[in-house]
Amino acid sequence: MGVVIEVEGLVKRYGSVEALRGVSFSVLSGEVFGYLGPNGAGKTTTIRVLMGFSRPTSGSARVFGVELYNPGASGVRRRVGYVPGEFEFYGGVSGGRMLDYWCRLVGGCSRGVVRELLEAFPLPLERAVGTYSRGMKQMLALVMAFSHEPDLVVMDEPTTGLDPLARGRVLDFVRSKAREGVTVFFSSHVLSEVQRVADRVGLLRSGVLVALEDVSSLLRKSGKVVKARVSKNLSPDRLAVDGVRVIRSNGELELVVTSGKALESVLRMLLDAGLEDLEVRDATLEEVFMHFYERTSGPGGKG
Ligand SMILES: Nc1ncnc2c1ncn2[C@@H]1O[C@H](COP(=O)(O)OP(=O)(O)OP(=O)(O)O)[C@@H](O)[C@H]1O
Repeated sequence: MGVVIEVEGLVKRYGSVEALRGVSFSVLSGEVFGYLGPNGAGKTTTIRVLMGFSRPTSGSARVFGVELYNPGASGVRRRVGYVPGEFEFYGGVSGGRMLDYWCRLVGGCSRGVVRELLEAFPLPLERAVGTYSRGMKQMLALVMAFSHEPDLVVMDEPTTGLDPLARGRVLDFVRSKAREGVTVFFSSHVLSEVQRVADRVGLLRSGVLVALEDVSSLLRKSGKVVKARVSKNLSPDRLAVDGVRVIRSNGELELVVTSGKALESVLRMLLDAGLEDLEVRDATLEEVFMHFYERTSGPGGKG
């Protein structure tokens, strides 16, 4: 599989703010890559550098082997679709004209592809974009990003402002495009969506990548969540053996258990303490995320 995105030792400073502090990762052809992190972690900064809107302080971010801020990169730029986190359209222009204008700008779109996109994301194309709701504008941005059949689509929080039905359609669409070989890089705060659609995730904290992993192996390594109710008193100190993290111990017990041996001793302790109710399940990406960030102090804070 070819490398589509290659980020190496990326540093970006804004005055005294170090938004990215040496980030490195790569994304392979056909992958769906979820880029996660709390507010201010540096996700948008990474995306802006990737798209060539902002130059790195040091390090590099290459897309199909080139840095997009280079004037000579326009050929590669045409292979990339982009959904920004914040956008403004010319309000007086209809959605249809906007789409036509866009297609001319990127050197043409296939009618069939645009039709398929508008079936997935129906829009009142005859209406002025200024009258569109937040979600409709988001859908127009998505249609535009995919309309010229790019090989890579970069999206900054693409489901913001969409209702659950539209979100589901976006996720299904992303997966279907990935099956066709399109590479997708997207940032998100909605972890259940990332879990559903991404092959791999990068977790960013204060400008540093703290995890880079297949979603399935990240979840496997993150262990089981055990919820239990016992009739006797069981102190959290006794439960906190190697491989066990006590999340909650008032009333219902909630633990994260990361080894088979630890699970065995936890179950034994629960049985001895008069087990009344038990649930054991895989950790969700949300729980993994909380574990990575729970000691983070405020937006972009250092954990
Ligand atoms: N143009 C700028 N000038 C100064 N500081 C900036 C600029 N852009 C971003 N920053 C700072 O860089 C850091 C990373 O911001 P960034 O927008 O990349 O975070 P993010 O992970 O996308 O956050 P969010 O989830 O809130 O969108 C923050 O401390 C932010 O204040």
